[in-house]
Amino acid sequence: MSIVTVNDLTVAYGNHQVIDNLSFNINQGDFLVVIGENGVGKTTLVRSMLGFIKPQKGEIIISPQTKIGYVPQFRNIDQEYPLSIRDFIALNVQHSFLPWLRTSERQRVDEIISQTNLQKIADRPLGLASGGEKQRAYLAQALLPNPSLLILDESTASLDNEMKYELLDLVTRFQQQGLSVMFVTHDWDLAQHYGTRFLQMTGDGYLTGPINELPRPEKEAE
Ligand SMILES: Nc1ncnc2c1ncn2[C@@H]1O[C@H](COP(=O)(O)OP(=O)(O)OP(=O)(O)O)[C@@H](O)[C@H]1O
Repeated sequence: MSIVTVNDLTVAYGNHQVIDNLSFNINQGDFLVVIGENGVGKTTLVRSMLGFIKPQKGEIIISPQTKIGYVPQFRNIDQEYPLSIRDFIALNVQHSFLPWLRTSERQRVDEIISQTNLQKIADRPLGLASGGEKQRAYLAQALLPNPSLLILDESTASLDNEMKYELLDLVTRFQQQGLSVMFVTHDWDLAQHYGTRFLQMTGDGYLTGPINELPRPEKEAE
C-alpha cells in the first residue's frame, strides 16, 4: 500500500529549479533510500514532503493515516545545552498546555528511551553525549509520537562506521515492527545494506526500483 505518492514534482527556489518532474512512491514497510550527490535536491525533497516548500508543479499525496517523524541533517548542540537527554526527547510530547508530563506521557518517554538504549545516560546533559548517543536521542525524539513514516536526512553523516551501522540496526528494529523509513544518504554501502527500495537523484534525472537494482557508483563500477 502506498503511503506517499509523488507525481511530477517540480520545485524551484526563485528561478533556480532544483527538482524537475520527479515521481515516486513510498509503500508501507519500505526502507526507501534516497541517494544522490551534494546539491541534487534531496533535502529540498524532504522539506517539500514536510510541507515547508510549495512546489511549482505536481503533487505530494500523503495518505491520511500517515504520521511523519523527521530527523534533520545537522544539529550543533554545544556542551552548554541546558536539557538532559530525557528532557530533549520529551520536547516532542504533543500534549496540552500542562507544564508537566502526565503519567502516560512519562511512561512513553521511558519506553522510547529504553528502546533506543539510552536508559543509562538519559539524565545526562545532551550536550555532553557522544555523537552516536546524540543521534540516538534525535531518533528517540522523532519516534516519541509513534510516527508511521520516519525520514532520516543524512543522520549517519557525522558518525564513524560502527556507529552508522549501530544506528541503522536500531532503525531496522522499528521498521520490523511496522515503521516505514525514508533514508537520505550518499552512502552506497549503507543503502545496499539497509534499503528495500531506492530513489536515485542525479542532475540528469531520477531512477527508482528495488535495492538490488541500485547502480554502483561510477568509480566502483567494473
Ligand atoms: N533556501 C534555499 N534557497 C535557495 N537555494 C537553495 C535553498 N536551499 C537549497 N538551495 C539550493 O538548492 C540546491 C539543492 O539543495 P539541497 O540542499 O536540496 O541538496 P541536497 O541534495 O540535499 O544536498 P546535500 O547532499 O549537500 O545536503 C542546491 O543548489 C542549493 O544551493
